[in-house]
Amino acid sequence: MKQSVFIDGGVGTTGLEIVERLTRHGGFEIVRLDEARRKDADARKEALNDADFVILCLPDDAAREAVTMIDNDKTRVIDASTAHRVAEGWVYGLPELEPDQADRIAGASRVANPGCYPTGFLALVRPLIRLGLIPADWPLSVNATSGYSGGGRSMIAEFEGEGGPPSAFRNYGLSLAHKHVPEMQKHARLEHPPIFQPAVADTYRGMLVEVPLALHALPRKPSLAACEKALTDAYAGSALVHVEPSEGVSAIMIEADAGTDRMTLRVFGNEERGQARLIATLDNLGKGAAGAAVQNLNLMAGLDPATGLTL
Ligand SMILES: NC(=O)C1=CN([C@@H]2O[C@H](COP(=O)(O)OP(=O)(O)OC[C@H]3O[C@@H](n4cnc5c(N)ncnc54)[C@H](OP(=O)(O)O)[C@@H]3O)[C@@H](O)[C@H]2O)C=CC1
Ligand SMILES: CC(=O)N[C@@H](CCC(=O)OP(=O)(O)O)C(=O)O
Repeated sequence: MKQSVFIDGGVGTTGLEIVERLTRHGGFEIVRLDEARRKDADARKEALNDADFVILCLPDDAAREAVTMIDNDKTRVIDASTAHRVAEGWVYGLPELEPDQADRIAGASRVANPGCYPTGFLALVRPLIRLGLIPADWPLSVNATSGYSGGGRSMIAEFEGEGGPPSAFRNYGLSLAHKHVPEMQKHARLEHPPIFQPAVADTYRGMLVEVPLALHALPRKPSLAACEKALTDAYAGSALVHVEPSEGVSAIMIEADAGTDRMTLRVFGNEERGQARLIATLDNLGKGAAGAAVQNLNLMAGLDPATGLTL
């Protein structure tokens, strides 16, 4: 008999993307509540406790509430929201983060799916911090642009509404208090929060995440090749994260990995000037959300992590 997966918030932007991947996957029984019952507390409580796995695709408060409704030891949870990403007792669902992270996810009963921006940021910097090429007290910054589906149904309505898109490109997070900063700092193991400069573009899906680095100022003055090698070695066995050469590439498009569940990392820069631009591309709804949730579900169920995903 197939194991069951209840998708709470299954008609939202992320929920629908997960259903699409799991339908292609075919290995699980997908449980969703119909329109009349999808916000009914009793119906949700029953579904949350009946399922082998639950994927929460809800706003943060509703995700916290859903976890409190689970009163058995069997149901295993993947939370796609921000609610538990730095919480005690939860395993951070970025399997590529550390050499043992995939095993930790595989054995966990509570997994917090990472934010889309932190997925790119952490993949770019964590190997360099682990090797000591970037010190833990380094003042990092991260510039990133998302497709507008990153803002869920309300932002999709804003960009696709009658008046047309509000802007081709706009920045936000200007008070430097974006909800993704705590997980970036904690899981990169940085002493200070990075300066996070997000933006949203008039394209449905896709994401560019960029970390500028003054190599000449770093204590070990790593070369561009040393940075690229650190990333290549870190993701050598990964099905979803790839390091591509930068030679001959003069621009990176936000759409580069849109429509897939993969993430591509590149190291650009100017050796003479001792400056680097580390760049990740992903789909905010793919490796940034639904693809990551299905990857974690596969790991927890003991399956090949890429089953049902588009690479
Ligand atoms: N979009 C993205 O790229 C990413 C999103 N996430 C996270 O995933 C989660 C879902 O986001 P997203 O799919 O974009 O959001 P959406 O707004 O598109 O979907 C959220 C869904 O949850 C439903 N919902 C809200 N409250 C309740 C409740 N109490 N009980 C049951 N259902 C409820 C909503 O219904 P209704 O609309 O009727 O209120 C809606 O269908 C969020 O926490 C988000 O931060 C994570 C990574 C990336
Ligand atoms: C474009 C846009 O608005 N993006 C959202 C992040 C989407 C996302 O990743 O949400 P989670 O925190 O659940 O991961 C934002 O910046 O708040």
